Amino acid sequence: MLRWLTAGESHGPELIAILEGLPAGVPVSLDQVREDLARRKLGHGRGSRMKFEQDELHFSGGVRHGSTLGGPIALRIGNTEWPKWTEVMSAEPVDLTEVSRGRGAPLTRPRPGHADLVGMQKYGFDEARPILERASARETAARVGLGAVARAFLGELGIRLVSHTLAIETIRSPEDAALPRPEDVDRLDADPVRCFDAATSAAMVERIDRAKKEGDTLGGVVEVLVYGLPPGLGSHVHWDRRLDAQLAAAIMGIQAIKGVEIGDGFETTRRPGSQAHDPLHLQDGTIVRASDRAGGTEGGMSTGTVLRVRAGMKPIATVPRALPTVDVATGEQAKAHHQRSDVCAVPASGVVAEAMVALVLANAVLEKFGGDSVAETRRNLEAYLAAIPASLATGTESVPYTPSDTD
Ligand SMILES: Cc1cc2nc3c(=O)[nH]c(=O)nc-3n(C[C@H](O)[C@H](O)[C@H](O)COP(=O)(O)O)c2cc1C
Ligand SMILES: C=C(O[C@@H]1CC(C(=O)O)=C[C@@H](OP(=O)(O)O)[C@H]1O)C(=O)O
Repeated sequence: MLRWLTAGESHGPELIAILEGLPAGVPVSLDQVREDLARRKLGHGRGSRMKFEQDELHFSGGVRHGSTLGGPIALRIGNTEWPKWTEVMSAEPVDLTEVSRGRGAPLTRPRPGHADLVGMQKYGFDEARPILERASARETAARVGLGAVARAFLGELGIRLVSHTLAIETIRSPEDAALPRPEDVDRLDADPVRCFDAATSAAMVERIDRAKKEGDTLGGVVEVLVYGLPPGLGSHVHWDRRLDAQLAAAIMGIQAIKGVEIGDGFETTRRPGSQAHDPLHLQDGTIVRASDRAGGTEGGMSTGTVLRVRAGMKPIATVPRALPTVDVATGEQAKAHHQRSDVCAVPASGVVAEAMVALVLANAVLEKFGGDSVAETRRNLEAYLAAIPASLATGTESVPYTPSDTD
């Protein structure tokens, strides 16, 4: 079983992330992880913090000479902005009158839509700083770091991921647009909103610029695609062993994600059964699916075709044209606190979703195939695939079906 944990605050000295249970022999480099951390900062609409803050990356354990050792992998992501926050975020007690000016001023005007108010109620604080520090999506840098390692493991087994932006607010890629493949990652990363359709991308950029001008924020939808999965990850036998359930939980665990779809998701509910599923037919003696509506899972198990998971992100809660709130220090009506924020972080959330999907899939692979070394996992995977009888073997890509007169 793969386990992972993160720690650290948004304006603290560093984030710490641990991944336990990954086999030995996975090639991992700092550059690979750095690349994914840089991709997480991408996207038109990100705030100023993404430009001046740098991630300082170190492996503190589990990796030697560019390869995993089989022990817990520990990542440290230092925050170059820390010197500005040493007093406000000091682990040692400090003179409160000294810090309660400027950056350290008590945040008593909670932002609707953020964790501020309910966090203060639950944890017993009279201002929002101790809550927002951990609620902040800065923490997703740690998850993306671990996701890069999980992705390296999956890559050794021929499993490859790619994510892209499907929608920003109401601006949406055409439904019949081609799906990106893993080799399209550089093209996607070069796009200002990580959208695969150039005309939609331009409209998205325009919409974000307008929102910024109007002091508003935007949400949207991202999609993660996974190529090369074997059939049979996850299980139908128990709710928490279903792969779709595990993916949904992991994606919903990302800050501001409010909806998850597998395959055509809610659209499927608007179709009759005759047009909602992926019919099976034979192609050169192998069973293939005629379409990809299900998005690569049936019965809570991967089908061996492309996995397609979508995440819907709400608009950023720190709206520059601040929302009405109550100042909990004075009991008076007020405007929510706002210093700076992202206008739109949808492109970045695609990279985070990719990391979460990679972690869930790495766990599912290890659950099914085990292995203390990646070579052992690969042997077990290959033996499993070889043991599937020819009469049950399925193709990895869908092939449209043309019914004949005898159907
Ligand atoms: C990549 C990313 C960047 C985010 N940036 C901001 C931001 O700049 N300002 C903000 O208020 N919320 C931002 N959020 C969303 C908040 O973290 C989130 O709304 C908050 O933690 C409350 O959780 P909830 O939205 O799931 O209820 C971001 C989320 C992600 C995934
Ligand atoms: C720091 C990151 O995102 C932050 C996530 C975030 C939030 O409330 O979630 C609020 C913003 O931070 P601040 O309030 O300090 O401007 C974002 O910049 C990051 O993604 O690395």
